[in-house]
Amino acid sequence: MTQATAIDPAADTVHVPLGARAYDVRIGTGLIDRAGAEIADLLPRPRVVVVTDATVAEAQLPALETGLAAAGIDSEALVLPAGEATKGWAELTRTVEWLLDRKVERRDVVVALGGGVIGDLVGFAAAILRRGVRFVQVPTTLLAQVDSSVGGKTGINTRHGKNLVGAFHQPARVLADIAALETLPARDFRAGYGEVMKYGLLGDAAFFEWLERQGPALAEGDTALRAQAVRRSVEMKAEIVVRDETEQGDRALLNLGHTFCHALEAATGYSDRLLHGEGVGIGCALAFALSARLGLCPQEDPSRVAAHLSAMGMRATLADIPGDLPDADALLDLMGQDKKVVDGRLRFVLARGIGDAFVTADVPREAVHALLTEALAARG
Ligand SMILES: O=C(O)C(=O)C[C@@H](O)[C@H](O)[C@H](O)COP(=O)(O)O
Repeated sequence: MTQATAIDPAADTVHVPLGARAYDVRIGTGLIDRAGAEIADLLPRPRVVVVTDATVAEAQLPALETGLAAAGIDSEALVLPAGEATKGWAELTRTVEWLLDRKVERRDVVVALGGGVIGDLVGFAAAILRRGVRFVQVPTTLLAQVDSSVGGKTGINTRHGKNLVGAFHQPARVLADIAALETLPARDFRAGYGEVMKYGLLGDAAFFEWLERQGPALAEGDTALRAQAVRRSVEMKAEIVVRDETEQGDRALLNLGHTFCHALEAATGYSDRLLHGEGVGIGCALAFALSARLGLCPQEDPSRVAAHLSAMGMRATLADIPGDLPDADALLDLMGQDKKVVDGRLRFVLARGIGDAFVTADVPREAVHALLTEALAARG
């Protein structure tokens, strides 16, 4: 694997070669403004429906509508409430019924304009509508650009946990407009960075070193660096998804940090107390701490992960999560809903070192319990 390289800021393409489900991820600035030209070849008739949330509608919907109209494409939009609570049964039903009211046909294209919540929800609605309509992801957050918009994992949360109902449904195209990140609040940008860092940690040590050098400038707003980081992340995700589209093996590597993260998100009620990407950052730190305790990776690696999180101004430990948290047993219980569980046994993504992650079921419960107990005690 190679570290991030400079790309054409106007637009670059990562192709995801999945046979009949192959698609392009376009990465660059101004893609929303020229969205009509970017997707016209996918449309059987000059009409799309757009689903977005209230926050993104304010910042990006007028530009998208203008960009579509410039290519002669009519559009109509459904605006959902912003926030993780939208990713549930109620808004899924509302979205599907709205799409049916608009008589969206099988060959039509539904556009998901927003972050991970909108992309996952709308992708799932598209997967089940008339047993599958096409959709285009227009991710407007860093998290969605580097992770959730690519690879076809769609779904919703239930009271039992995160992403527990869903389908693999690949988008027909992804337009990752780097300019959209300019309107992203700093906290959301940093949360998305948790997923960027994850790629270096799981499979590309040189990329992680590049992030250690360039991360702060990237967070400050350097567009070229942002585009490079998005491109390398998407490239890595595409490589893994192509090897294992439905997560029978290697794809679980993309879940680095997520076993801890999903339990922490459930424990904090999917609220503003902990954003998904913040949980991924903390989860990666815990996964490296666990790897070091089990003698799998060098002792200095967890410190390097923690140092990078704090250099980026990100949450790094359980002590950084406000409010009460349940005890170690309850957190382990929440991990029991993880999709990587086989025969009731938890599987973790651990590491032999930075850039070298692997999946294992060989993790003593006591080791995880001790790690969590200590991390909880450090909250004071
Ligand atoms: O695409 C994947 O595969 C991932 O695991 C990427 C994750 O970063 C992402 O958060 C995903 O939605 C989590 O999937 P889940 O299967 O653990 O719900």
